Amino acid sequence: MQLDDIDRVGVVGAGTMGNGIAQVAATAGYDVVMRDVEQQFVSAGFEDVDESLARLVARDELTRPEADRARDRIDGTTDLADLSDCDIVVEAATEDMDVKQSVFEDLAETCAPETVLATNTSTLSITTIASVVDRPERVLGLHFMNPVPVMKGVEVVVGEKTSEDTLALGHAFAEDLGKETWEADDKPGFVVNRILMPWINEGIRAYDEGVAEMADIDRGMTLGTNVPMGPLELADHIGLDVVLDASETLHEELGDRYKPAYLLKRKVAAGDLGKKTGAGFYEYD
Ligand SMILES: NC(=O)c1ccc[n+]([C@@H]2O[C@H](COP(=O)([O-])OP(=O)(O)OC[C@H]3O[C@@H](n4cnc5c(N)ncnc54)[C@H](O)[C@@H]3O)[C@@H](O)[C@H]2O)c1
Repeated sequence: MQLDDIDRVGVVGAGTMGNGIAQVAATAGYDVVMRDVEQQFVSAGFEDVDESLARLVARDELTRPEADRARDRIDGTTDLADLSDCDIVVEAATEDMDVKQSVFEDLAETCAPETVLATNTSTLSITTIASVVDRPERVLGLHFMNPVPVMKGVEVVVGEKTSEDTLALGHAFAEDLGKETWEADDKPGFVVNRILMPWINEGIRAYDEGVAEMADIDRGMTLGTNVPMGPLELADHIGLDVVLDASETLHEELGDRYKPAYLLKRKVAAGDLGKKTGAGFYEYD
């Protein structure tokens, strides 16, 4: 399959990442079907898309008619069968191997044999996800960054059986969405999260051990290393449950240097998941 053969894009999961991927694909001119397990999640995904498109219009990065056309290109559904005629599907469901494998089994049954199946996983093995389908050569990682409409990078992850054609298509598709790509082997956390997760966990530990106030840890890292967000603010932005899932996978695969911070686990247990729940390390309106 070539880039020109892609007309219809499926997105599985309408959460933080899924609705962002649906938005950028629709803005690039693709017809998009965005699927979640319940209508309330699909509706919440559309609300995020509407807000994000409105911000782009306010910043003169899109015209109102362009934003409206993009919005009209996205269909929402709870029925996986509606993804049957998609040429590429990007899975952005919960970071859990059982969930991902079950989604991929369903996709392999539902979609045509030539459909490319991508996962947006942060840390899980592409090869293990692909092991449940009849076309592992057509499976790859397309790891978008958060927030998808703003962040330029997409990490293209190569599974054990990913074919050269699938990889080339993955790069071309991401570039067509206005992104820049790099390639990583299928090893835990790939490039970005292998390095980012211990950085975030160390920030949380430093706070918990009284090295500095929360805001000073974030200020220290933004002013001291020129990153746009410090570790605690970034953790809230990503979602503390997502950070914990990713950290646990890395810990299991790579050993003790990836152990999640105790305070991270306590916050997740309390339901304080960051921006999306109104409180994490900081509080949000
Ligand atoms: N949040 C980030 O900063 C970030 C960045 C890069 C990659 N990721 C990865 O993207 C994926 C999604 O993360 P997120 O932050 O969007 O999570 P999220 O919790 O915001 O959204 C996940 C969505 O998937 C839905 N879902 C669960 N099972 C499903 C199924 N079987 N079919 C369809 N939808 C299903 C949930 O209802 C939820 O709406 C994860 O693999 C995560 O690791 C996240």
